[in-house]
Amino acid sequence: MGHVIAVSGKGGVGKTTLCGLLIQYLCESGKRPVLAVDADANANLNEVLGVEPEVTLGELREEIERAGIDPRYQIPSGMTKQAYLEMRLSDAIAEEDDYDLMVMGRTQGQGCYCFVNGLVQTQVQKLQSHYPYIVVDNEAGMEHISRGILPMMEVAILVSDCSRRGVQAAGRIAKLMKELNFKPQKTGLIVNRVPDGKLDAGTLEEIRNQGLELLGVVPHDDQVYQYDCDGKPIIQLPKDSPVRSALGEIVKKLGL
Ligand SMILES: Nc1ncnc2c1ncn2[C@@H]1O[C@H](COP(=O)(O)OP(=O)(O)OP(=O)(O)O)[C@@H](O)[C@H]1O
Repeated sequence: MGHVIAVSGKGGVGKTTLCGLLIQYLCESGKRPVLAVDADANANLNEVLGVEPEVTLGELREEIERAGIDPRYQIPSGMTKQAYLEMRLSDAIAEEDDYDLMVMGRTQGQGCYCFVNGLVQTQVQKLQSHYPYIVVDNEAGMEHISRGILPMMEVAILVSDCSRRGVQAAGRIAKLMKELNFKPQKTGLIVNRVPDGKLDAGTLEEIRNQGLELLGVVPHDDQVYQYDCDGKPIIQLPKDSPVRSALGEIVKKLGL
């Protein structure tokens, strides 16, 4: 059974960036194929990886909901909606050489995410035996946790920037996971975008206050930001980039 690694944290702290680099690290260490799961309704893991999925799970739901109402969406005659969904699910997985990508996406308007969130969970469960590693990029905040995201996760990586608020948000996620009886084998914090790679005393104190285990720090790197601004996939960063090296050290220590 593949190891499920889930990445969570406050908005904008670098979850997707680190997920992309984690997927790259695992593939380069021969742990392929990795299943990359973008479980953020506002998906952008595909940009970090430089892949365009044919269809997201959210779009599939729309197709099925609108079949028979909107002439653009047709289900082959004699096929149930469920059978059609099963058939189309493989189209929601973009296949690359070393990894595959599945994107949750969103439903139109203000629709609830329970259905697509449930689809992510059942798909991960179904596919777990096909991939040695499954890396899930979660949306910001806590809602995905209360929706019961991935009870099968083994490693919960919380990401924060140096701010106390970021660390507190990570601490709240860890507490909620405990309350909901999620029991990953490992839960720990990566502090990202750290100036010169050195944490200051205030951030360290907050990490202790929150009872979080510090897995490691990833430095702030202008090149990451520049790649983002230029629309270049982060996984094209040079091998000796400080961010790639720092993340690689953390993953090695985690024994993944
Ligand atoms: N180590 C780093 N050094 C410099 N910039 C970084 C670093 N990590 C991430 N960034 C930049 O920070 C911004 C936010 O990163 P990212 O999109 O990965 O965060 P996120 O937590 O996934 O965001 P969201 O909550 O919106 O999904 C991006 O512009 C990214 O390029």
